[in-house]
Amino acid sequence: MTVLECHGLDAGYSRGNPCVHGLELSVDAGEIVALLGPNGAGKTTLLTTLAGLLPRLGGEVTVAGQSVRPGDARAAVRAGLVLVPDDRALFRRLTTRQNLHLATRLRGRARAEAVDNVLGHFPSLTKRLTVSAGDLSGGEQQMLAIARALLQNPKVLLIDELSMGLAPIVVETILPVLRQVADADRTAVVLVEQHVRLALEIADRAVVLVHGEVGLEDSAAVLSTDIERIEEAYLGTARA
Ligand SMILES: Nc1ncnc2c1ncn2[C@@H]1O[C@H](COP(=O)(O)OP(=O)(O)OP(=O)(O)O)[C@@H](O)[C@H]1O
Repeated sequence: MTVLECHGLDAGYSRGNPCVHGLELSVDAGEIVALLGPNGAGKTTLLTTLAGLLPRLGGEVTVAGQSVRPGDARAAVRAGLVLVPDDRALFRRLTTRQNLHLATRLRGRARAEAVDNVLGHFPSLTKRLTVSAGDLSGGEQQMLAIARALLQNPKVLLIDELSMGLAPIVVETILPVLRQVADADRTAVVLVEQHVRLALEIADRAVVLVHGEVGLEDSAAVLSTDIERIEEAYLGTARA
């Protein structure tokens, strides 16, 4: 079942010169799409626009068939589009627990259950609940950022540069959790990730954005046996 649909989406910083243009993208419930592409291709711009943090320059976005109001971050979250930004945007002086509590409107037992539920995906964070977010390791901070996003009940989790500042071994422990979340909760995931091979291991499909347009799109299983096709797409010499 399609959960996210972008139709003719234009995004960017000036109306006359959108850096993402006419994007057609649909993502199924439980599907992980690796959004790849060279620097400046428009990946961050696309995710930020989907999250309503940038005004949309054109086109339509629907989640579960409902049109999402452009340029309205609250409306995006209500619709189920939740962004984990590349800087993770944690409250660094607040503890892990406080960061999690701030992500939900629930209170009391319902909140405790929801927090326990997401911590089930990140057991190592349960020992770090009283530590300030700023004192967590980079990997723990990324786990907290994802856990916080999950508390907002995403239908579509948008993750920008998951591996930013992290050692590949840490990325290798976090990526399988996304697969778990997608499989268990049928959450769709759009993942921007520099480690192409690692991303393809857990993704269902890869979409390569080049100069704001889809330069290549195929199943992750197929592309992982032919990484050169991705490299060619980056260079703008893609084979069909
Ligand atoms: N705040 C901004 N104002 C104007 N132009 C911007 C702004 N942020 C990014 N751009 C431009 O928009 C285009 C797309 O950038 P974007 O950051 O979305 O690419 P990206 O694919 O995420 O690349 P990267 O991996 O380098 O972050 C680039 O040409 C970039 O220079």
